[in-house]
Amino acid sequence: MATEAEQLLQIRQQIDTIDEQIQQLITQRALCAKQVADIKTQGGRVEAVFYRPEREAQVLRAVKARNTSVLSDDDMARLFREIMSVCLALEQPLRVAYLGPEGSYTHAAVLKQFGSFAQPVPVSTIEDVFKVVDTNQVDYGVVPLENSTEGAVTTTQDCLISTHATVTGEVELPIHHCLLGQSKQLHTISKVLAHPQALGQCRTWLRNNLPGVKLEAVDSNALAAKMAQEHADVAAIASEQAASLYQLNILKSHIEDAQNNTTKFWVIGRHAPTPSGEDKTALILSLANEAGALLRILDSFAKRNISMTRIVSRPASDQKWDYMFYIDITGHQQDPAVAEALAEVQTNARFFKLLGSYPVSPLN
Ligand SMILES: O=C(O)C(=O)C[C@]1(C(=O)O)C=C[C@@H](O)C=C1
Repeated sequence: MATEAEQLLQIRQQIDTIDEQIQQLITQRALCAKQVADIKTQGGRVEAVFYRPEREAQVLRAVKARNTSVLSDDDMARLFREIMSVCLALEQPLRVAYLGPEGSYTHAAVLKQFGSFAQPVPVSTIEDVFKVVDTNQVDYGVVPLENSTEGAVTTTQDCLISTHATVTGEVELPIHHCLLGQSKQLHTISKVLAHPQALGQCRTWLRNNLPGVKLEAVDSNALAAKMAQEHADVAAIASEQAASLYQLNILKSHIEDAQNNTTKFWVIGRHAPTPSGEDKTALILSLANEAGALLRILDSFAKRNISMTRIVSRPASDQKWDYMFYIDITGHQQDPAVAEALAEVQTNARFFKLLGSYPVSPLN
């Protein structure tokens, strides 16, 4: 019987051989990515599009479909997410704006979607994310769209109406909030800071555990954490990562009222993805205030067997009691049935804006 040391030596030799093979294969893959970049810039093309979300979705879906290993489909996909991230960085390091500061949930969404080789660019507000994308200061932007507890993020909804950017992807992130502060005791807290969405997501916990404590809305949860560094009696609602980043204590974790609390983010950019095989299309419209107007829109999709995955209404800014409808459907705008339905919807709508078609996210 081999000793423990002998057994370990043998298996570690196997690991060394496998690592060498993996390394060679990653090198070969990176060289292919470089060739892809050369092809994309052939003839001195200035506006080459390096990041291809539809191709990335296809690669990750294929990884998950053929996975039979001891690793879960999602973990395997995450490893390949990183490999593609470093390959893309060889072609072009992507600058991705997000609602900062560092350590915000939107920052986590950027890393999930683009991997750790992208260059995250923090900006102060959701409006600024749209602005820097619209003015070509970054390649992409990530904005929170909707939370499973609190509903649509209204600033994002409003910015979508006027932006020139197109929606290029979606990211879902489970959100677990912590109460952070310099203190370790709840009774020393006189004020809690957070983004309004987070205050809403923790409403019951705050009422039960910090009754009478002042609640104050700020631009982001990570900013709240940053501000809590300055006052001993101030606490912030933010992520576990923000606690270590801003050197704060976790007074209480999992303070969200719904345990499956999830936020959906959208990626916005200037280059529309082509069909990936499993896509969604997003649009905004408003309707004349007349009988059957919404029914006609729904029918354009239903009769072509197109599912609506989301419909949200928001008051229009220019006209009292008029509404904008934010609709997501399955399929890509280049699919003939979707193109036909969209053309019909457009003729029945008072205002119509196509926000874009994007791949359904393969990352859970
Ligand atoms: O296939 C491409 O167009 C590539 O650029 C290669 C690659 C990859 O590493 O697989 C890298 C970046 C793109 O976003 C998609 C895929």
